[in-house]
Amino acid sequence: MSCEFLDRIVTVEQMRAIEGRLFDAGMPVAALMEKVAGRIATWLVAQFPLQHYPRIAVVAGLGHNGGDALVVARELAAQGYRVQVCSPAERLKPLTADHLRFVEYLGIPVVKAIAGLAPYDVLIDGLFGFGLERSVEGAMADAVAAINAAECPVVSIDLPSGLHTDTGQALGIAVQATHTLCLGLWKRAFCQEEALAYLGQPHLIDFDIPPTAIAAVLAALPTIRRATLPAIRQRLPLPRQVNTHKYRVGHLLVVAGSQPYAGAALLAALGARASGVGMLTLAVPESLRLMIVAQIPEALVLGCPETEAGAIAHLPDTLDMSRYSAIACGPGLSRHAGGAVQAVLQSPTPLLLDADGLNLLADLGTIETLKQRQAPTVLTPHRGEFKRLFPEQLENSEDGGAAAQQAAAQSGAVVLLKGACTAIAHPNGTLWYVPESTPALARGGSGDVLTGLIGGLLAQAMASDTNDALDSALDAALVGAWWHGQGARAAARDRTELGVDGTQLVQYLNPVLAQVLA
Ligand SMILES: NC(=O)C1=CN([C@@H]2O[C@H](COP(=O)(O)OP(=O)(O)OC[C@H]3O[C@@H](n4cnc5c(N)ncnc54)[C@H](O)[C@@H]3O)[C@@H](O)[C@H]2O)[C@@H](O)CC1
Ligand SMILES: [K+]
Repeated sequence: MSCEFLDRIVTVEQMRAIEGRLFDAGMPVAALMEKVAGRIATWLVAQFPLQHYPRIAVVAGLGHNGGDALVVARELAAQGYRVQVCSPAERLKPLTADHLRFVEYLGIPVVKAIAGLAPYDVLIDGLFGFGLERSVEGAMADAVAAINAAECPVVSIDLPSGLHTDTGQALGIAVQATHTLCLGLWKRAFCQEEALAYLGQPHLIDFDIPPTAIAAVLAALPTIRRATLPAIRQRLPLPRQVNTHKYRVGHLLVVAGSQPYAGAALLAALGARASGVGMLTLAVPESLRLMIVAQIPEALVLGCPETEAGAIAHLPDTLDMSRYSAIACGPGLSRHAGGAVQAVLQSPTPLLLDADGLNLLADLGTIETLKQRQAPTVLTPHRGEFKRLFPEQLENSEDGGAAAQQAAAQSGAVVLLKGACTAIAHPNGTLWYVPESTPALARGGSGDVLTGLIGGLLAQAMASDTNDALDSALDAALVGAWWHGQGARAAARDRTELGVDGTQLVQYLNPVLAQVLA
């Protein structure tokens, strides 16, 4: 398949519509099942070689997910694996029933309950796919519970059985897979936070869906995509023009810090430094100025008048904000720096607001006025900050992506909702997910690094770009979130999930990018 659609995310309704087009155009259902199951079997043989994993158990349900599983069982048996099948369901769909009959004809053992299986090295879960429509109960729930008690790798076909394809919620009970092989196109469940504990490592099994079929179903809808390396590569400020100079690769102003939260300003500055931005200026309370200069010698550091609590009372009168390519405002400001936030909101400069910048924005109650800004605004809340800014959006659903889309439409800003699967929405409805993250980031300071990193990318994009400014702002947020996640994963690999504090994270940002791009 042409790569352009491989990162699209679809609902069950859209997947059925796409599949329906293939069938209408003449692709036999049984032939498609053969093709898909052949790709699954190839993946399994590569991942679980015969000499190390000779015994395979396959659990097959009544629908076409079960049909896929039975074709996989047949193919693995043909390659020499010792395969056995568990078929706990009644009233199989005709194609699935035919495959079960043929598997029995081949002499592959078939049992009704998982307890009846002989020992196995890998378990394949083909109980339910995207056809699941109600809560899993009775014998099916028992089968799921037995799968979850298995002490070997569990590979789910299409989805962990029991997960709803769109919401990612477990309907009653769901398989906790070690690997999930998503078929054809990413389903929405793969980007829902609730589903992450069930999915294990997700992999896409491409089965050459014609791009025309996908385009016909998705063309009129807002684009929803998963961040993948090819998309990120196109959006990185690399390679630089050979004859560029520091004023052409962005000048970022970071407005951050207060006496109680001095480190937040430093971490944001370190994140900005890693972004490669050409020039970096920091506006901090006067009492933090020398500390920042000592740590970031290349930055220009402006000391601001302070409140009694050590917050920025107001920005220096001489500060001309229109000189900067972008402003990143918020980390460590405390709740006493409302004047600074008001000033950056009124500036004509592209702006990222985070942390206390968002809390102060919520205090000001001016979400709607963001639409009047001349330049793009990027908001980077975590769930708590998001709920303060957009109290209605997360009320009825836990779907972070949909909430971010609504918030972006309401505010006219790019909204990046941080989480285990960060969602980034453009006011026009375009939505990206960054699913590669790590719980190592659940730690104070991670967000400050992200603010600086995205701020630096935003400044570079604004200094160089001829694209639409709001599109470029979304790209900066996307690249920053992806890069931050990759850095944290690399740090966690070397140092465990407990060893990724903000300063460590910063150390990994540039090396990981070099590694991933190589
Ligand atoms: N996406 C595609 O284009 C393709 C899909 N295929 C497979 O087909 C699957 C979808 O097949 P189906 O539509 O047959 O659906 P499933 O195989 O997911 O099974 C759903 C069946 O179980 C019943 N059911 C739903 N919820 C139940 C519950 N809680 N308890 C008991 N029964 C329940 C439904 O009535 C339906 O018959 C995909 O997940 C995938 O594995 C592949 O074979 C071919 C290509
Ligand atoms: K499944």
